[in-house]
Amino acid sequence: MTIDVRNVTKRYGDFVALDDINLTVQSGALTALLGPSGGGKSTLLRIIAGLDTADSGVVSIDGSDATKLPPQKRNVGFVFQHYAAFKHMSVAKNVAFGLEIRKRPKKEIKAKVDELLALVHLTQFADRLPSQLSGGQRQRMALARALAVEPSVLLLDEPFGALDAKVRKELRDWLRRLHDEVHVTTVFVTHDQEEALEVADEIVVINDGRIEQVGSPDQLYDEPANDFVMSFLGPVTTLEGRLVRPHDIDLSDRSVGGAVAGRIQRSTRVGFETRFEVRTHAEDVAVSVTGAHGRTLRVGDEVWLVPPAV
Ligand SMILES: Nc1ncnc2c1ncn2[C@@H]1O[C@H](COP(=O)(O)OP(=O)(O)OP(=O)(O)O)[C@@H](O)[C@H]1O
Repeated sequence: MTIDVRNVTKRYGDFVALDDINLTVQSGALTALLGPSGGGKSTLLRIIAGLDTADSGVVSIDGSDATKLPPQKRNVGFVFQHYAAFKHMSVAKNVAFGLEIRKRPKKEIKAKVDELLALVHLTQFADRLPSQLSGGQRQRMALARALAVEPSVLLLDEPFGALDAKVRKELRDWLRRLHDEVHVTTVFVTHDQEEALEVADEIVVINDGRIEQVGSPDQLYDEPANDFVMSFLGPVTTLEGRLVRPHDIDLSDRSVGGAVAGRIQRSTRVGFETRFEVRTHAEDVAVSVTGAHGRTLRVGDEVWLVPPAV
């Protein structure tokens, strides 16, 4: 199910939260809306869900105009960061809820709930209450519940935001695998570039109510459209006034053509990588070197920095 957003603008008073947004979300893809806090990601997701209305513009889902449809008529499932489960109902009942209000036959509901609980690895917790689950398990239950009604689009607003780093990592790997099995068109909001790079097929970088760039993780990382995208998607440093990635600079212990001389100020070993801060005539430059080469260099050494080719 393709999602098409055309010329969508949203204002709150004088403040422009979304400024003439145009975006096509490919059918079956896992798409991340990535950007700094306040950039407009959640507003865009809410407008796609029908939880908020745009001041102008059109949202189409699977080719038909959904701009004026209420959320329940859009066939979208959503999960938010602070997901509210029905506390008095078991995990299985929570997952079954959407099917029960749709008055599906009992047998069908049971089969669907069993299938979904297996998919999210919660079969053994079917009879527990939500309060007896961990945060990560609760988020998986929320996803199972959203998937129960077979939405054509799944919208996730920072679904793992409130969890600790390790559980987040597990859940994002799991979401990727789940998506590979189910292939429902999924859009998720995140401000975590690593999460977007690891999980998404396509990333939409949103800042200040505008789309900065849309592309695959590789495209955004290797060919950022501008300095904002480049600095948002990974570490950057400045060499001779140019924004570059620290690992794209070559570090030499002798003078070579085109290199800039400097002296090592700091050196930090992070596993396989050594990070240096090198003071040149003009600036402090971050350089990272992998492997043995980095370990032979010391603070105070004179080095030459070779900028990456343009
Ligand atoms: N109901 C509202 N009334 C007024 N301003 C709002 C309202 N909702 C959002 N905004 C403003 O619109 C801007 C975009 O908000 P939005 O929640 O979409 O950002 P976001 O990119 O999702 O940020 P975060 O990552 O912090 O959730 C923010 O500056 C926010 O303050």
